[in-house]
Amino acid sequence: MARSAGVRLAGLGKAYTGGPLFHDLTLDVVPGTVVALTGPSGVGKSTLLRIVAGIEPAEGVVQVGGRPAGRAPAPGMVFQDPRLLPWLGARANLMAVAPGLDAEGAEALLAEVGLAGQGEARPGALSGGMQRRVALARAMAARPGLLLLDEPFVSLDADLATGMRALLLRLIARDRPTVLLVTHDGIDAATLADRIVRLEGRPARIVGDLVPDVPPAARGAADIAGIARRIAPRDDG
Ligand SMILES: Nc1ncnc2c1ncn2[C@@H]1O[C@H](COP(=O)(O)OP(=O)(O)OP(=O)(O)O)[C@@H](O)[C@H]1O
Repeated sequence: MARSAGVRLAGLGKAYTGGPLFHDLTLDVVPGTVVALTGPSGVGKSTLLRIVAGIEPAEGVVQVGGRPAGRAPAPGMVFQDPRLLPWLGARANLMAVAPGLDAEGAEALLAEVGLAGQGEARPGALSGGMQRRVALARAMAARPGLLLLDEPFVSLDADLATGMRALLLRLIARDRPTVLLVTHDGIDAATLADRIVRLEGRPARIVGDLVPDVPPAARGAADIAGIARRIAPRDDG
């Protein structure tokens, strides 16, 4: 298992046509903590994850585990779209990113995301929700020091999303990766995150930064509902 990798962004700058998305943004993520990134559509949350992954160039300091992003060990990633290799079965998709993982280990991980016995199934034969679960299992397969999750539960029904949050909490407790979680869902953030950061504006600024008193593993339903209320943007009613 990789050591938890902290994330350091300092003086971050990024511009597309239409003006700067980020200008002189600073964010430090303590190793082994889960930080939820929230904010309106288009504020730059997904772009920020790609920058941290080292697959999107940006100005300023972008470090993962003290090394420039892109030269750090590959993070585990779940994008909004599952991006599985269509010619490989679910099990082989996991093994392709985790050289140390054998077939038995891959099947065990698939079983953890509720896909026991689906190891041979290719992505095209799986529903969208099942593909997202394979993508989550794949992100955990190499037991990375950093997990980047972009709306990982967005297409799942409510029961499945609840199950997946519980699973993710267990996996995080076991491996202690640093996690950056982009989500529109207050319940995702309130269930999983040690810290909830809200971005707004263009260029994006940090307008909210909450560290709830109760850690995720100890939160009950009332704590989660209370945190979700506190982080709900006022204009959402
Ligand atoms: N490759 C690109 N080229 C040009 N503009 C881009 C590119 N990628 C993103 N953008 C723009 O950057 C802005 C931020 O996009 P991004 O997807 O990071 O936002 P987001 O906060 O993740 O939104 P959502 O919550 O809707 O996914 C948007 O205005 C988007 O159109």
